[in-house]
Amino acid sequence: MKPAMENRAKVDPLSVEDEDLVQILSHVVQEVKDSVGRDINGTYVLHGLLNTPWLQSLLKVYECLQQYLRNSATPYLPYASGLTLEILSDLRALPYPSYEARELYCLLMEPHMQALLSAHDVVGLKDYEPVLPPLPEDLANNEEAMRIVCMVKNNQPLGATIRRDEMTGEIYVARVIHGGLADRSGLLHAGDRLVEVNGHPVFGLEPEQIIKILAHSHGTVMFKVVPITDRPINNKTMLFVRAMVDYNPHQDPGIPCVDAGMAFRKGNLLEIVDQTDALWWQAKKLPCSSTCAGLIPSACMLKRKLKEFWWSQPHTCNKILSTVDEEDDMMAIDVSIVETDEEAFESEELKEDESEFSTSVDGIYLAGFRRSLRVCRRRRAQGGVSGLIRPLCCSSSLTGPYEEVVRYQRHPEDTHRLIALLGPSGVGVNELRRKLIEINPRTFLGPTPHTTRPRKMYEEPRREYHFLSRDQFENMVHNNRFVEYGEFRGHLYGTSVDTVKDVLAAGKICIIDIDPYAIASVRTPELKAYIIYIKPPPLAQMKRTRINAQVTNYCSSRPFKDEDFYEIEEAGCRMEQHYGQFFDHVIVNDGLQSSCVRLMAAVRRAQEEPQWVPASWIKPAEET
Ligand SMILES: Nc1ncnc2c1ncn2[C@@H]1O[C@H](COP(=O)(O)OP(=O)(O)OP(=O)(O)O)[C@@H](O)[C@H]1O
Repeated sequence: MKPAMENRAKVDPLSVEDEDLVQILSHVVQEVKDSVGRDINGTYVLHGLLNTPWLQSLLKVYECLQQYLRNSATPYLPYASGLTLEILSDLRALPYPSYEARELYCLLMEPHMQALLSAHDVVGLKDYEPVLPPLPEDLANNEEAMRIVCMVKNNQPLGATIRRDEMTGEIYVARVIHGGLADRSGLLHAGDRLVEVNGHPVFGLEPEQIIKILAHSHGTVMFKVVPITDRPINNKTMLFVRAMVDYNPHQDPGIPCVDAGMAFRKGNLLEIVDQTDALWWQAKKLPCSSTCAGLIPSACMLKRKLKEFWWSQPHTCNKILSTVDEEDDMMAIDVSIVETDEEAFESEELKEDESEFSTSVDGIYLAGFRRSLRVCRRRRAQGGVSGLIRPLCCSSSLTGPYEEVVRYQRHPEDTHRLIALLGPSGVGVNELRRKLIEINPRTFLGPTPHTTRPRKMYEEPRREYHFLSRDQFENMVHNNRFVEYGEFRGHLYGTSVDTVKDVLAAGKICIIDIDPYAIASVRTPELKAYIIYIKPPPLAQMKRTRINAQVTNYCSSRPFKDEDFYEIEEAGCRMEQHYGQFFDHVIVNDGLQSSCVRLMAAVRRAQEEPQWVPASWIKPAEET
């Protein structure tokens, strides 16, 4: 340690500020390191301490501040305005002023120039603090520290709410809205006791009376407050959530201040900026256009409201909050049509034309477009299936009223995100999926489905279907190995998680179409599905664009009828209403070509650009 002591002795303590502290520290670290080698007690600890990044950063900050103090700008003249006045009077005294003298005179007489020089003097003399009168000497010991807050009212609200303590009659600032006028002033805080507003004592007044005083005051508003001593700290920052329900403060009698409330729709992304109140959070809607936050119920409060609402209603949720628990008639189709077509389908199925289904592009077979799989889906939606069918799951049971989300950017070496298309039957989900795969079969692929139906002569195992026994299929069902499955006419059909993973593992973008009930199976950390909703265009446009299109009705094709369009529109509305919160992207399927182009662009963005995903997909396993 001796050399270090010597080094330290050489440093003049008065000039430490001017020395390069980091340099000194590195000398000390070197000395301590040498001492560690010589095993001197305590040097390990000291060595560790001196090497800590925070100490190094602190010293760097210190040095920067010193440098700033040394190099900070100083005024060239302390009294530029005074000098200007002298010059002006000299110029005025000139009997025959030259052109330059006249120009200088005009320049210095300019109000802007005078204001600039005066500002220069104020800054130069650091003369911007108000001169406070001396404190009276006879202050009582128990005198409360008051703060006088002046705010200039513009068109914005003040951004603070007040409450009355019913026991004492005192008025308190209940809440300061994040980003509002009061918050930006930094002078008013929740818990501050209000003593006067514009000179009116407020003790014992009703909050409404105080609001009236505020409403009638123009320009500057002056508050006299006793500041809160222990301010609660909002330590939970950077929380982003996706709303899973709709909320309207104007229809919520429980909100403390309707005007401060913020309405949101399911699927909206919210940044929670303040969670100090366990019941009412403050949030901003993303993308954010306003600086001011709004009041929303906290997660536990909203859960409670949902429960209360659920019990108070005969299972309709469209007033204050709409939930998604009612979905039993989703995608229902006309039972009579199904029953009449069923027999026909039985015989037609046997006549399935190989060419219709054995589509292949570039030698790659396009699996998963078989009619029986899709028909089985319609049957399931209609509720006419039996046996193993997984019950439709309620989307609100998948998550709470808010789902925490984070920004996720897929690493180029990671497998692609699964692309799941969703839309009302007949809107063109299959057509778009087929087109995408046909255009670029080396990039996009669908998984080969599984079935328990017997293989037909022209079919090859693992090409049209993976053929399984019923036992094998049921075993997979019980092990949750299916993204979705269903039963039709005694045969089971399904898409397994493993076939999807196989496509992804082969480096391709797996593109599937799903029913709403399969949303939970694909929104998983391993598949990270990006859900694209294929939305029907407005009726007139739908009719116009489908003039030459055929609707596939189980065993036959026919032109679209008006009823088909109404059905698609209605089913689409219900799907959006119930599942809109899960849509990552929406494509209106108007023109086929343009929809396809937009779909391709959306898929590219999903793979290459940062997206909001559930935080549970990204957090380490132990945290989820
Ligand atoms: N944008 C479009 N313009 C014109 N015709 C379209 C468009 N999109 C789809 N179609 C046609 O509409 C019909 C139904 O499309 P598709 O079979 O893809 O519907 P779907 O949503 O997959 O429904 P399902 O699952 O019941 O078959 C097809 O004949 C298809 O060619």
